[in-house]
Amino acid sequence: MLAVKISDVSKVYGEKKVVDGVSFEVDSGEIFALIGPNGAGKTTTIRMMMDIIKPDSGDILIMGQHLGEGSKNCIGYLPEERGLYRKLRIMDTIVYMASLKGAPVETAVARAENLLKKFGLYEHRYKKIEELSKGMGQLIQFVVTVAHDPGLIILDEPFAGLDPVNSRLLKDTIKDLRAEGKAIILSTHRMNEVQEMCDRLFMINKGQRVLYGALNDIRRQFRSNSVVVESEQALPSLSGVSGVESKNHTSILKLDGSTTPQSVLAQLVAAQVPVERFEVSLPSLDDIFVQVVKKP
Ligand SMILES: Nc1ncnc2c1ncn2[C@@H]1O[C@H](COP(=O)(O)OP(=O)(O)OP(=O)(O)O)[C@@H](O)[C@H]1O
Repeated sequence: MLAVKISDVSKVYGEKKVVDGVSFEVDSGEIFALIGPNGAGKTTTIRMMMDIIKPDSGDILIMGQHLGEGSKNCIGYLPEERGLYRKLRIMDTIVYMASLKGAPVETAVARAENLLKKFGLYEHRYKKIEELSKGMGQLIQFVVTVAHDPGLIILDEPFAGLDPVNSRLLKDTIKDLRAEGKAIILSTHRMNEVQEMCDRLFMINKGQRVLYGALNDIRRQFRSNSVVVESEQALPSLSGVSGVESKNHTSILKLDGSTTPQSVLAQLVAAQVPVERFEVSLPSLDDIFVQVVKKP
């Protein structure tokens, strides 16, 4: 099912079109990254999906519905600016927030208890939020975000401030939610996390779309003609290779325009070089991000 369908959406502040004719779709059962440099229009786009601000033009459908109370209840939103009532107890907060979203108390409690156990926070469930550390508070806010069982989950920098163990726990939980069929939108500046977790992405720059599609297709689209070779033995001179960068038994070979990775591999085999790794190298999303943003 299409969880989000955004068609030609624009938003103007003063003279500036901060979101400019943006269209994208997010499917149930996928992790979708919404990325872009500071001030690109990500938060504005999310706020329009949440019906917090109205677009000046264009159309937004959430779970097939136009924006309204119904669509809002289908969404779990973890904003970048966190904030829970510090004096309230954890379980009371979870139940109260889920009831605002129209969820049955038993469903919310059952889901929340499961997650609290996963995060090792179950024993703290009757504590006040103010008694928790910042990272623990953040995990609680994630539980609050998903306790009402939303079909669409929007997470803005969910890993900021988490230690590596909790980060891993949260990543696994997000992947479990994908397996349950939830649509997940992840907005983050950490490209390694996007690369690790996301199926597809949308990159916005100056309010406009600059990248949209499957992560692997985008990486292939930006691939330079080079291969990575790992070998204990020094590499012989190879025809069709215009440059070699070597470090710790690993070499990046830049190939001439017409040379294929297969022809390089064939030469290595013919020369009986013991190859431990041979890989057509793909650029990291971090490199692609910088390249796209720098483009004049
Ligand atoms: N309420 C507002 N009034 C006027 N301009 C705004 C308002 N909110 C956002 N903007 C402008 O809209 C542009 C996009 O902002 P937005 O917060 O959507 O960017 P972002 O991609 O989320 O950035 P960041 O990665 O820094 O969070 C920026 O130029 C910002 O100054």
